[in-house]
Amino acid sequence: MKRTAVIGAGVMGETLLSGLIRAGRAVDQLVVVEKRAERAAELKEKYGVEVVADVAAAASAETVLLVVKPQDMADVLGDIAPALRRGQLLVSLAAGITTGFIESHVPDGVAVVRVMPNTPALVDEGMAAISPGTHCDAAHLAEAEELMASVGRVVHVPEKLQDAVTAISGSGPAYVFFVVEAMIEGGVHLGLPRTVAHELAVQTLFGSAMMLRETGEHPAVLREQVTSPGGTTAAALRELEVHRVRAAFLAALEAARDRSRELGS
Ligand SMILES: NC(=O)C1=CN([C@@H]2O[C@H](COP(=O)(O)OP(=O)(O)OC[C@H]3O[C@@H](n4cnc5c(N)ncnc54)[C@H](O)[C@@H]3O)[C@@H](O)[C@H]2O)C=CC1
Ligand SMILES: O=C(O)[C@@H]1CCC=N1
Repeated sequence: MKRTAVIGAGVMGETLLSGLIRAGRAVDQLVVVEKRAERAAELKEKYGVEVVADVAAAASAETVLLVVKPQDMADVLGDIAPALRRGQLLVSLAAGITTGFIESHVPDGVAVVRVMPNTPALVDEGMAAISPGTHCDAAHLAEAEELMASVGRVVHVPEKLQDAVTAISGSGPAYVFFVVEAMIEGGVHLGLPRTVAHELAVQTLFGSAMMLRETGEHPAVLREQVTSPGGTTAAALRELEVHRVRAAFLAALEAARDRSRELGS
């Protein structure tokens, strides 16, 4: 079986690592590179996986997942590049970083795939968008797809759309958690015990997400089904429009898209 390295075991790196192990990858076929010693020890203890501090130690793996912050990418590529060889696969999960940037830092012929994942991968409900670089063949792309499919769904997009993907599904879980947090606060404001408000909000989100996915209906149709003429929902939605929540989402996604572009430049 192919050996896979994960460079950077923070939030996203651990999410992916745990998913690969859940999906049946043998621990002895995985190697993790993590520079924080206490984090390295924690992961070794939790997963029984080999964790090293030296980036170059990952270079012998057939597939190398780059899960460091965009700001650390140039340093990591500088450390690993001398030990890489043609035909190896680098899969970058970093916001903003282009395949062209990575290709310019590694030997010619190293294959690169850019992926934008999200944290629901932790419960195998992730959403990942993948785009091939210049030296990437069908087998490389299939390998990257298989990796991400082990923790959720995968779509293929042209790389120029990855900053927009980052704005909707990469950062998206944070917007959803923010909305749920606001609903819980709203419930507490109306006098509900916090634990009850929490359960009501979370189950409402879960049920609504299931309806969206399982019915395949447009969200506007499902929203109309809840909105009785002259009723409570219409009164609430009017306030959301008055407070320009829709416009706020458009502005928020544009800001995330622009920040993704900045991180890559
Ligand atoms: N957190 C999220 O929801 C998502 C994150 N991403 C991307 O994933 C990447 C990682 O993000 P997070 O996990 O949130 O960040 P994080 O800060 O939690 O993890 C980064 C890890 O990389 C390690 N690291 C940094 N330089 C290193 C080096 N030279 N050698 C070994 N380890 C090194 C750090 O110690 C840290 O543990 C970023 O590029 C981000 O854009 C993409 C989609 C979603
Ligand atoms: O906030 C960030 O930059 C990363 C990328 C997408 C989600 N988290």
